[in-house]
Amino acid sequence: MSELHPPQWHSSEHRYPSAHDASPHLNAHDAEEQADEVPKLPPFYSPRPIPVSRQISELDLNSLGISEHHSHHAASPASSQPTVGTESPLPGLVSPAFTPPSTPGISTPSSRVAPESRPAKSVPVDSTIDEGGCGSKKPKLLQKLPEVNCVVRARIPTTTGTEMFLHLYQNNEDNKEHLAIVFGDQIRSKSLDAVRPGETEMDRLIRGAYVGRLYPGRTSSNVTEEKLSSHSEGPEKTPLVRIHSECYTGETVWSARCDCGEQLDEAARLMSLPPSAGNPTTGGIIIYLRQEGRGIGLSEKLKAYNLQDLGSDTVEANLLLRHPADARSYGLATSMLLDLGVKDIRLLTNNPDKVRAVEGPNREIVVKERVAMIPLAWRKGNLGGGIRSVEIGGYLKTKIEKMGHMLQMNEEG
Ligand SMILES: Nc1nc2c(ncn2[C@@H]2O[C@H](COP(=O)(O)OP(=O)(O)OP(=O)(O)O)[C@@H](O)[C@H]2O)c(=O)[nH]1
Repeated sequence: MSELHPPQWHSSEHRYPSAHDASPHLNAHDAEEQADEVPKLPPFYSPRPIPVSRQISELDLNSLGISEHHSHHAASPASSQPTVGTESPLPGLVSPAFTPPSTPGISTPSSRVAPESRPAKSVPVDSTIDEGGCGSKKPKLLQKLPEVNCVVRARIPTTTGTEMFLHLYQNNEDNKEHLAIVFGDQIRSKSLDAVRPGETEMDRLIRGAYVGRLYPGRTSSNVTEEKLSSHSEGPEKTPLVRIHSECYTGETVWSARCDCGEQLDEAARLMSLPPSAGNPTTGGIIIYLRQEGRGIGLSEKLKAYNLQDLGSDTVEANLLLRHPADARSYGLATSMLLDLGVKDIRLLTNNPDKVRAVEGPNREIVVKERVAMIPLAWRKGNLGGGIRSVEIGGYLKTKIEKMGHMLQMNEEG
């Protein structure tokens, strides 16, 4: 077997230059300039703050149709970075060895969102009529819902102090591990709780099929027939649900091309709120589907990004790559919600296709209300920060104009 040699990245050819490397013949000013130059990085090196070739200017925002009112927090022409939030520049991207507190994907709700109980806008929905609040497009649905099986569940204490239960599902349609992120302890999976032939109590505890909490020395999963039947009725109230499609770029590598990371955080924040007058239910479910890049996968999505930099919008880029504008389906989400004992839901989305699609071929699920997802940067007083960049402006504009998303460019939350 051939031995693998680590790349010689400490050699002078690859080493990341620092200000200390400045030639002794350079004066301090030259040395500083040299340090500011964009270094030639070895391919595996963690990204450093990158100069953005396109600056956000009033002109750019106007051309995207974003009003001056919305653009007053945008980066000044002098700034070379898109901004996160109102005043602060995008935090420098640093080595994964140091995970910044605001890393998308690991942060849940309030690390990127102000902790105040911002109410969610919600409107009644009736998909059986054209004027029911979810457009008139009827997505093609498969007549038979996929089979799903929750194979394991675990309690996750989050960085905000909220707890959630992560449910991992298998299914008979693809080999991906789709997830249900469940806030609150009222919602249980029927397939997880079902007793498996030959399993021991310890097996049940290990796969998360227990009631209450685990503690050192616990030996019983304590799921009686009686408890199972009461669980199968599901939660009493209409839970808040988000159906979220995977976005590695927006949730993990700090992309300001889309607001996916922000939406995931905001959904978790809303599901962590205590009950109040404006918030009738506590808890909720995020169905996290592995449909990266609207179903085209990460490699094709990255090609689409390059086409976008060449001038296409997000829909055109997909079509140029011979993919549909949106290649996703939601049958798995319907099956997972049914497994979690849910029938009526309040759905967090602006996407009309999602409303009808998640209801299933025979309205197995009913969306009673739609809760709008208004970008944080568009919210009144901009309390929660939010992402701003030319790219995200274009991304949202295309969703509204070409994909029928129920959001207005000047809408305020
Ligand atoms: N092909 C492609 N996919 C993208 C691009 N930007 C983001 N995405 C994907 O778009 C999807 C976003 O999905 P969701 O967060 O479920 O949101 P949505 O369907 O747009 O609608 P909402 O529920 O209103 O947020 C994710 O799968 C992302 O990976 C892009 O430029 N091109």
